Amino acid sequence: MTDSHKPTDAHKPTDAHKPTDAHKPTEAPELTIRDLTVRFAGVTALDGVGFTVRPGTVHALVGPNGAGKSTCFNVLSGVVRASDGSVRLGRRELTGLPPHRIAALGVARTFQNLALSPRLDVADNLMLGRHRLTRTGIAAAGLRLPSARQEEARHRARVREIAEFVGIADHLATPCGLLPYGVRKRVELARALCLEPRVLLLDEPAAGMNGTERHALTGTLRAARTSLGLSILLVEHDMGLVGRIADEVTVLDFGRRIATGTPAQIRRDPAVVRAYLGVSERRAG
Ligand SMILES: Nc1ncnc2c1ncn2[C@@H]1O[C@H](COP(=O)(O)OP(=O)(O)OP(=O)(O)O)[C@@H](O)[C@H]1O
Repeated sequence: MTDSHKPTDAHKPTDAHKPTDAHKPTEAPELTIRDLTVRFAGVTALDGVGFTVRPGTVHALVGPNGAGKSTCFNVLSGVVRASDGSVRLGRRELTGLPPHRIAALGVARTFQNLALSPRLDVADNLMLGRHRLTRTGIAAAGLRLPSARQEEARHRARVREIAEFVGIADHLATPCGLLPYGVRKRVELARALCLEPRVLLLDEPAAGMNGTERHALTGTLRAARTSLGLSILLVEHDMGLVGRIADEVTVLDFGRRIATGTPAQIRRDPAVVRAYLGVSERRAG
């Protein structure tokens, strides 16, 4: 890691990210998953799964490989259709809505594999994240009308605030493809925040990061919850990080929910211990 990529004090969330009047946090609605079932040809990836992400909390979804975590995320973000069950944001039913409608309701997600445009610089990647908030039409933007210019300037200012919050402001002019993996993961997080979401779905946000980067990420996610008033649902294999940041944890195994509780309760839960032991026994055997 070069010095320019070391998380520095500048990467600590600063006052700059504090919500301005235009971005005051609103209480996130409850995200309620009930009896969710997803069948692919011959495979039941999710089997009657239910849990609730309470407003303003961090909820982790964990489980051995193939447990159904990504499938659950794909249903929540509209990429995969549920065979049965429901997902509600407050009173609003999300199942059956396409991804852009779900995003418009304030549910933003990041992907396990980065989904950034490598040739665009960080600022432009983040501007893409603000697309749904853009009011001026394409024609006005194309003609460079004053209203479009003012709106763009407002969005660019907010992009800078979010970049400072996530600790990537030094990289705004760099094409994403040239950045180290750990920084790109942060850009992806920033892009999701650019949607001004009320619920953030993070798919393995710490994957590929070193210890220092993970530590900095923990601080950023805590600050996102507190100062932006977000609910966060994250899939993460790093149980240390889950223990530090999650208020509640839901554990899946073979498509079923086997436990929900605080990180301390989950660590002692016999069904969870069995599920993880089963994995290490399968690996050893
Ligand atoms: N598009 C698909 N078609 C068929 N089977 C699928 C599809 N997507 C997932 N599956 C299967 O569904 C099950 C759950 O997979 P999923 O990727 O949701 O698990 P996961 O918990 O996210 O695993 P990992 O930790 O390895 O990412 C697996 O048996 C997987 O092979």
